[in-house]
Amino acid sequence: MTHTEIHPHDGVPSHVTVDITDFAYGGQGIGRVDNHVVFVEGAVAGDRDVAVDIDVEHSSASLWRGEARTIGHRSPLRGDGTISCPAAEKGAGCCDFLEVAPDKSAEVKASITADQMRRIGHFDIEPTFQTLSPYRGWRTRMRLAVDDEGRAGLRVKSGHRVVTNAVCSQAAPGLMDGLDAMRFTPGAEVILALDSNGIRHIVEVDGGASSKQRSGAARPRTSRRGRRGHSKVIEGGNYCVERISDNAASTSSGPSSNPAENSGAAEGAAHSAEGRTFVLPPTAFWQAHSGAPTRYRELVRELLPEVHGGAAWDLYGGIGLFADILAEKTRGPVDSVEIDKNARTWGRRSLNALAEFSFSPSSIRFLTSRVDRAWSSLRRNNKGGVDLVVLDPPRKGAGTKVIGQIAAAHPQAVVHIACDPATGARDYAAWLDHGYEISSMRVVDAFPGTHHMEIITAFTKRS
Ligand SMILES: C[S@@+](CC[C@H](N)C(=O)[O-])C[C@H]1O[C@@H](n2cnc3c(N)ncnc32)[C@H](O)[C@@H]1O
Repeated sequence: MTHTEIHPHDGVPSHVTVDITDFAYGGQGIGRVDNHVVFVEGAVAGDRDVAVDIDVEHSSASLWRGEARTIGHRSPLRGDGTISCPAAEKGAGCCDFLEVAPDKSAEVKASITADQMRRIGHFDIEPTFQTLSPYRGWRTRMRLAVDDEGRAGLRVKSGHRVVTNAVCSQAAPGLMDGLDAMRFTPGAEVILALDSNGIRHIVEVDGGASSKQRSGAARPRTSRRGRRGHSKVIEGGNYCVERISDNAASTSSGPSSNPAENSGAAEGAAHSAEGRTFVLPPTAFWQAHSGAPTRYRELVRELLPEVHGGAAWDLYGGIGLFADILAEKTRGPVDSVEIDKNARTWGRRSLNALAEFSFSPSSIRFLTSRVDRAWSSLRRNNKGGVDLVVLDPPRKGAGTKVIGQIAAAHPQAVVHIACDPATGARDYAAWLDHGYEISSMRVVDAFPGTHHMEIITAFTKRS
C-alpha cells in the first residue's frame, strides 16, 4: 500500500506510507511512491504499510529519505527483536542491521551484492553466502573517537558527537570494559585490540584535531599529525596492555586506568588464523571478526589451484595473511605488497616463527609500496610472469587502472576480496573486460549486525 500525506515541502511530503520491496546497500529499506524512491531507515524488505517520517531536509524531489515510525505488517526477514546494541540505542552508527533476523542476514547481503553487481557491474550472478560465528561479540579491533572531556566512544551515525558509557554489541567480550573510567586526549582516537591470547591493547593515536582543539593530557610522544580518515597507520602513541581473560599469562605493563600515563613502545598483538600465529602492532590492519582470518585463508586455499613452479602476488597484503598459502600453491616466489612500512618486519617475524614449512620462507618477499607503484619491482622479481594473485584492497577498491595492470601480467587465477559491493562491482566488471570469468563468488557475513559484508571472488582467465 502506498499513501502520501500532508504538509508538502518543495514537493516532498512529511509523511508517507509505503511497502518496502528492496534493501539499499546501506541497510535501509526501499519503497516507491509513484515515481519517487523512498529510503527508509529501520525498515526491512517485505515490510508492508510502513508509516514513514520523511526527512525533508535530506530529500530531493525524486529521492525521499525517512525513518519508519510504525510497521503495519512485519517482513518474514525480521528478527524477533531480542538482539540489541546499547551503543546504537544511544545513537552510535555501529549496529545498523539488527532488524534483520540473524539466520537471514547472510542471504540478504548476498542479494544486495547481486543487486550491486547488476546495477554497477552490469552482470548477473547469484553469489553463495556464508555466516561467521559468533554473531555478537565478534569484533576484536575497534577505533574510537575521544570527546572534549577525554572519554572514548563511538561516533553517532551522522555527526561528530561521541556516544560514551555504552558498549557496542559487536565488541568481543571485555574489549570495551572499563572505558568509562579512562581518560584520553580530547580529539585523539583510541584503538582497542583484543589478541588471541586474551591480551587487550589500548593505543591512543592522533585523531587529526589541531593542538588548539586539544586540552588536558600531553600529546602522544611519537605520533604524527594526520587527517581523519587518512589511510596511513599512525605509529606510536600512548599505549597499554592488559590481560582480560585467562587464556594466557601476560607480560604486559598494564592494567592502568589511565593509558595516557603508559607511554611506551608498541608491543605486538598476537592473532591466530588456521592455527598460525601472526604478531603485529595493534595499529596495523587485521581482519575485525575473530573468525574472519581463518575463514578467508580456507577460502583462498579452496579457490586457487596449485601451480608448482609458478609465482604469485599477494597485493594489499597486510602482514601476509595469504602469502604462505600462495607459497604452498606455487612452491615459487611470492611478492606481498603493502603500503604500511611495518608490515615487512612483522610479516617476516611471523613467518620465521613458523615451526614447519612446505615452502622456502625466503621465497616470500615483502615489498613496502603502493600497489599502483609496485609494477617495476614486481616485473623485476617475476621475469617469468605471475600465475596466482590475491588482492584485498581497502573499501575504495583497487580501481580499474590497477586491475588492468595486474591483468597485463596474465595471471591464470585471481582471488579478489572486496568489502564494499559497489566498488567491488566496478572492479569485478574490469576483470570481465580483461578476459577473466568468475568461477565462484562467496558473500561472507563477516560484519554481523551491520550492513557490511565481505565478498570473496575467484576469477580464471578465459582460454
Ligand atoms: C583490507 S586490508 C587487507 C590486508 C591483508 N590482506 C589481510 O587480510 O590482513 C587492506 C590493506 O591494504 C593496505 N593498503 C591500502 N592502500 C594500499 C595501497 N594503495 N597499496 C598497498 N597497500 C595498501 C592497507 O594498509 C591494508 O593493510
